[in-house]
Amino acid sequence: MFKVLVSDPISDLGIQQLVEANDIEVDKKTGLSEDELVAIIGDYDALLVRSQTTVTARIMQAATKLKVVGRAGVGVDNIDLEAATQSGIIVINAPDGNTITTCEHTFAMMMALARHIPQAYAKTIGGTWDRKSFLGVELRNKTLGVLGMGRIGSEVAKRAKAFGMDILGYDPFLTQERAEKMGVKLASVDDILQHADFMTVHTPLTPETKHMISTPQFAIMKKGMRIVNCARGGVVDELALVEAIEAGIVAGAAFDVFESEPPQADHPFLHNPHIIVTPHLGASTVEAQENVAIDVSEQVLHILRDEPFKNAVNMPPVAASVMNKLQPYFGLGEKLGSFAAQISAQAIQEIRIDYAGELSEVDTQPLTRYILKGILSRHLGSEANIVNSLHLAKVRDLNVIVTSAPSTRGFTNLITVTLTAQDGSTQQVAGTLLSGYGERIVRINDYSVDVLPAGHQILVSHTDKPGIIGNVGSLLGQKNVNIASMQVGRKIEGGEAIMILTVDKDVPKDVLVGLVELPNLNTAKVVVLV
Ligand SMILES: NC(=O)C1=CN([C@@H]2O[C@H](COP(=O)(O)OP(=O)(O)OC[C@H]3O[C@@H](n4cnc5c(N)ncnc54)[C@H](O)[C@@H]3O)[C@@H](O)[C@H]2O)C=CC1
Ligand SMILES: O=C(O)C(=O)COP(=O)(O)O
Repeated sequence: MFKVLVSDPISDLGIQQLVEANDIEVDKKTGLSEDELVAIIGDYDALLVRSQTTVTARIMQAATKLKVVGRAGVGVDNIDLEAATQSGIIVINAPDGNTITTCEHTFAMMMALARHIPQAYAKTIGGTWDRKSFLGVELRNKTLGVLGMGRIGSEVAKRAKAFGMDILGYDPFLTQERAEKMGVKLASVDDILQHADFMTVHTPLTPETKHMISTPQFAIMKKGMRIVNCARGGVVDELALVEAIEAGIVAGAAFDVFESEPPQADHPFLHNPHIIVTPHLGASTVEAQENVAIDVSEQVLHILRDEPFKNAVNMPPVAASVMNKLQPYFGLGEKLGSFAAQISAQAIQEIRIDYAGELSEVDTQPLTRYILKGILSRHLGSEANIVNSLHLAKVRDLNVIVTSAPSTRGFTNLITVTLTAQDGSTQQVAGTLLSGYGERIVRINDYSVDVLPAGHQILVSHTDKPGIIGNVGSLLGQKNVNIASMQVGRKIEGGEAIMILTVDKDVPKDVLVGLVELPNLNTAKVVVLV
């Protein structure tokens, strides 16, 4: 049974699939402090949040069972991604579900700003019929500058065209071609500052975007500009904005987000007649809340059930077509890594992974994560997973080399894992996925083999002499260890050889000791592949 904690108000309809799942138990506890979360998070396999819960490194460290933090929305700036990656916790978001809703809120804010709706409303319900103080402006024929032309920014631009606005767009990823297709003029930030009548920001808050609109930008800004921020507090410098309004540079501003939320009672925005505000309502519609909760619940279910998932924030995105090709290799890759690590007696210094055949045609990074997980879990156990395996290898100064080549010594696909120890010794295991037959280990060091990578195995190195197979068989028989299959590989008659036995159960230590005491037997190692 998996336990899921929902710590922010998330749509009931959206999380219905979690509530109804037989293997899931959902607890809803909103408004918890960091200490309260630290105290209970150890019980949970998944945490679902919006923007109120700050998921700190302390919470991640206490979250010994946590596999996933699901953000029912876009922005993950309330989640310590670095700490999540270090703890091997997958962070996913629901990037598409609230795009239109937030775009519409941006428009609501822009129109309310142009027509002073909140101020006029307050005065009217206060009993004053004031038709003189609220002379507005039209959007038609005005220039709108859009900073950040991602999902929301693009939708805003589309709708602004219907209002007869000219649109200047800036985004580091916006190409001339895409801008033209959307009917947007590709612009620099300075172009927007100097020419726009309205400006709306739709970027995430990053070190680069923090205060990207501040005193120097206000200094060159077109006089009378109106600014909307439904993205993240801090993209526009709040104090500099208030100064720019006082200096007559900015005519008005509409903000849904704040540098610190909720803002203090004496926050200057709350007492300025030219600034209108909403309490981070951009994503708050019935439709968006259902969409994001459905999306995130679906992915959380996949992750808990060990099924393929999407929208991981702390892992690079992988195209579905690539994922479909790689998926069948994940189990094999992890087992090859695990096998190689289990036969390595020394501390590993270098990991080399060679992909060949059809695997050379795809981006294999996700598969590399599985192989590294297999290698690292020998010593780190369940601490290593596909989220943190690259990170764990890096912090342990392991040199990871990955190569790709089309040729495969006759296989359609081949994965070769080579571990080099500090003393320069190497252990190599190669495997393939045989169409119709499944996973096979086809090489162990210099020996060609054909072994199913599963269960309990004993890898023996010996000198190729008559009687050795009988001796090994007798000893295992005496110790009640049943042999399911056995293979022998040698390079030349009478030379070095290996034997790989699949047995039905755990191999007791004294069996290994007994094996290496047999004549002509050099080493015996146990490998367990689950
Ligand atoms: N007020 C609210 O309730 C909501 C706020 N948001 C916020 O809105 C923002 C945008 O969301 P989406 O459009 O879904 O994200 P997105 O990822 O689709 O778009 C963000 C765009 O910003 C661009 N960008 C990054 N750095 C930039 C820079 N220095 N200058 C210009 N552009 C830059 C990116 O290239 C990207 O295209 C996010 O911060 C998100 O958290 C989203 C939903 C609801
Ligand atoms: O999705 C986002 O980035 C948002 O800012 C929405 O936040 P919320 O889920 O409404 O707390």
